[in-house]
Amino acid sequence: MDDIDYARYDRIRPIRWTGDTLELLDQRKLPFATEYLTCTTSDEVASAIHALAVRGAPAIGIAAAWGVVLAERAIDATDAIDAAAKLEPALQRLNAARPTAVNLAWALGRMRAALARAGHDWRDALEREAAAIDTEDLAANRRMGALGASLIEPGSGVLTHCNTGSLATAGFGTALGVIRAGVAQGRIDKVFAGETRPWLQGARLTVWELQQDGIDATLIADSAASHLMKGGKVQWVVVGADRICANGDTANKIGTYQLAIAARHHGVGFMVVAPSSTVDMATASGDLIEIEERDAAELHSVGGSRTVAEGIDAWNPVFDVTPHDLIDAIVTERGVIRRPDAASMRAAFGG
Ligand SMILES: CSC[C@H]1O[C@H](OP(=O)(O)O)[C@H](O)[C@@H]1O
Repeated sequence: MDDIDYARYDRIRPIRWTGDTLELLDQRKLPFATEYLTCTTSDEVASAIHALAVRGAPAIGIAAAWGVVLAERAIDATDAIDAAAKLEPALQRLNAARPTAVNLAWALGRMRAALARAGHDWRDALEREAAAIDTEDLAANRRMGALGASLIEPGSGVLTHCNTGSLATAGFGTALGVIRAGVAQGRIDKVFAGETRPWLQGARLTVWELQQDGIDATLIADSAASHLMKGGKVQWVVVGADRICANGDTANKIGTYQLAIAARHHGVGFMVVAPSSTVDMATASGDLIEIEERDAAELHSVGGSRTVAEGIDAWNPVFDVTPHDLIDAIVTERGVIRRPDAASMRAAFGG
C-alpha cells in the first residue's frame, strides 16, 4: 500500500488484552507518567471510559468490546441465549459511559451480534470478535493514512485538533495517521496542533505522540488557529470524528466547528478522518447527536490547579457538530468522499 515503516508507530499501545485482564494506559497521567490501569470487570472498563482514562472514539469502542469479554468471564450460562440475557445489563452500563462517539454503541452491537450467531463456543466467539474489532481498526487507520495523505500536496502545513493518534485508536491513528503518512511521504512540511482545552488532548497527548515519532509539531493555543490560517502557513485542517451522520454532518471535539468556519473563510481544506465504525447512517443530521457535557470543574482548573474564582458557573460541552457543507473531504478506510452530503454518504454507506 505504501512504503511506511508502521512498526515505528506501534510503540504506544493504550489498550492491552492480557488474556484475563484489560490494561488501559491512563491518559489522564500523560505525558509525564506512563501508568496502566488493570481492569478485571466490565464496570471498571465503563468507569475508565467515563473518566477518560481511555478516550478517543475508536479506542473506547475497542475497550468496551474487551469489557464485554471481562463480563463473559464473570457469568455462568447454559447457552448463548442465556448468556446474552445475563450480559445485557453490563453492556448497557458500558454503553452509558459516554454518549457522543457512536463507536461505543457500534462495538457493543458487534458483540451482541457475535453472541447471537454463536453456538456452544460463545465464550470464544466473544473474544474473537473483540480481537477482530481491535485488529480491523489498526488496518483501517493505515489505509486511511494513505488515502488522506494522497490529498495533501507536497510542502503543505497542516493543523490538527484534539488527539486522534495511537492513543485514540488501535494504533497509528486517524487524522494523526494521515499526518504520519503525509510526513513520511514528504507531503507535510509543518504540523501544528491545538492545545484543545479544557482536557488538553492536543497539548498533553498529540504533540507528545508526534515527539515519540521524531515528528516536530508546533503547539498553538486554540484561539490562535484563525490567525495561523490567515498567515497562509496551513493548507489543511485534519481532524477526527466521533459520529458522522447520514448527511455528512460530523461531531468531533469541541472547537472543531470553529476551525471549519475559519478554514472555509481562509481557503484552507477541511478533512475529517474516521473509520466506517464512526459513520452513523441511522442519524440523519448533526442536530440529532447527543453532545456530551462534562463537569464544569474541568474548566475551573488546569493540571489540578484552580484558575477560576469560586462561585463562577461554567458550561462544558466537549463536542460540537461541523455541518457537512464546511467539510471538503471525509476519509474512511472505504475511500474519500469529497464535499459530503446525504447522496454521497448514501452512495458510500448505503442506508
Ligand atoms: C480518533 S479519536 C476521535 C475523537 O475522539 C476524541 O474525543 P475524546 O478525547 O473526548 O474521546 C476527539 O473528539 C477525537 O477527534
